[in-house]
Formats: sequence, structure tokens, C-alpha cells
Amino acid sequence: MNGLVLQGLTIRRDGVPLVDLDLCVGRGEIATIMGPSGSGKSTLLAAIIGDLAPPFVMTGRIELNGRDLSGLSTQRRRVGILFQDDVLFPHLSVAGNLAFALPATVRGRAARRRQVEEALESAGLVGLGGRDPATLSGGQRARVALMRTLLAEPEALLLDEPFSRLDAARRAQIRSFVFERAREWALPVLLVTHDAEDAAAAGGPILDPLGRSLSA
Ligand SMILES: Nc1ncnc2c1ncn2[C@@H]1O[C@H](COP(=O)(O)OP(=O)(O)OP(=O)(O)O)[C@@H](O)[C@H]1O
Repeated sequence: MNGLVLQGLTIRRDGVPLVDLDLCVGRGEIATIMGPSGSGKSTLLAAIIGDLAPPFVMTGRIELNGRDLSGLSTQRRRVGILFQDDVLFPHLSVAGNLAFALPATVRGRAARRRQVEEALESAGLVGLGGRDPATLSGGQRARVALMRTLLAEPEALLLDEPFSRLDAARRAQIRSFVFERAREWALPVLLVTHDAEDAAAAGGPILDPLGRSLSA
């Protein structure tokens, strides 16, 4: 099936289940995982990107657009992830940061430049491609980080508290920017947050890592 499917996914530590989920996130849908600190949210995301290590033990299946992700390297999973503290490469310009993310399948300087220009336009950053990332505002940096993740052409997007460092006004603005882009690109999105407003704005199911529904 299309989208991100977690089928009987459990993650245990010392035999104790931390994650226990059955969840289908369709393309363009945003599901939210909410839970207190230490409840296993980041561990779940690590499992989806293929970065889970002992002492955690996973069972079940993770599928993306019909592909079984088990055994695939992080890169071959084609899952994009955006973190709270996503840093841009300081030694590259804004455009350089975006170009860096482009897959090798985008060939030729003109084609690569065009994609970077389109990304800048889509993020409302026309004319800022030559800037040093340190000279951007927090919100502008957050938009560049998102576009960089999207340019890598992921088939799913994971958001790990990506808005928590932003002030309230900017938070709502960046949140709708990220959600709109995810819908536009028809990506299944899994959002990890502590914030009930983020979860409500996402508009999809809200679960804790043990699969209990927290939807209103
Ligand atoms: N490498 C590790 N070895 C053993 N325990 C770990 C390891 N990494 C994390 N943990 C523990 O596993 C549990 C889940 O951690 P995780 O980071 O997934 O929680 P979280 O819900 O993302 O928390 P937060 O909201 O604070 O980011 C926590 O109790 C944490 O202390």
C-alpha cells in the first residue's frame, strides 16, 4: 500500500515494550506521536530511518510505498528527517546547502541550479541563495532545512520536534509551511511533538508510542 505502514511494530528494551504501533500514514497525511520525555518517540524515528542499535530490539514490519524497509541502509530507505536542532552547513552558502542535498540523479549544472532556485522560491527566499546561513533568521533557517530535506526526494518525512525552538508566532507560520509542503509533495508524515497545538494542527491521528489514541 502507498504511504508509511508500521505493522505490528514493537521496540523493546530489556524485554519491556517502549513502542507498540500499528499505523498507516497515507501520502499527504500527518500522524502525530505524542508522549512524555523518555517514552520512546526518538527511538521510533531511529527505527524508521534504520538507525536502531542495542539495547533496543525491534519486531514487526516497516513499509514505505509497498517496500519493506528492513535490511536497507538509511540512505536507501528514502526517509527524510527534520530535527529540532537541524543545522545548516556553515561553510556553504544557502544555495550550497540546498544543492548538497540534491540526489546524483539530478544531472547537469543547469538542472541542479534550477532545482535550487525553485526551492528558494518555494521557501520565500528568492535572492538569498548566496547568503551565509548564519545571517538568516531562525525561521528562514528552518525553511532552508526543510527544503534541503525535501530536495533529497524522500518518500516519507519524519519531524522530530522541529518547531520547538521557534517563538510562538514563528512556530505557527513555519508549521503551516512544513505541513503545506508535505501535502503538496504527497508525503506521509510522522510528527513527534510534546505540543498539543502542533498535534491538532497536523489534523491526523494522535497516538502515544504504545499505540494509545490521544485524539480528542
Ligand atoms: N542508547 C541507549 N541505551 C539505553 N537506553 C536508551 C538509549 N537511548 C535512549 N535510551 C532510553 O530509552 C528511552 C526512550 O528514549 P527516547 O529518546 O526514544 O525518548 P523520547 O520520547 O524521544 O524523549 P524526549 O521527548 O526527551 O526526546 C529513554 O528512557 C532513554 O533514556
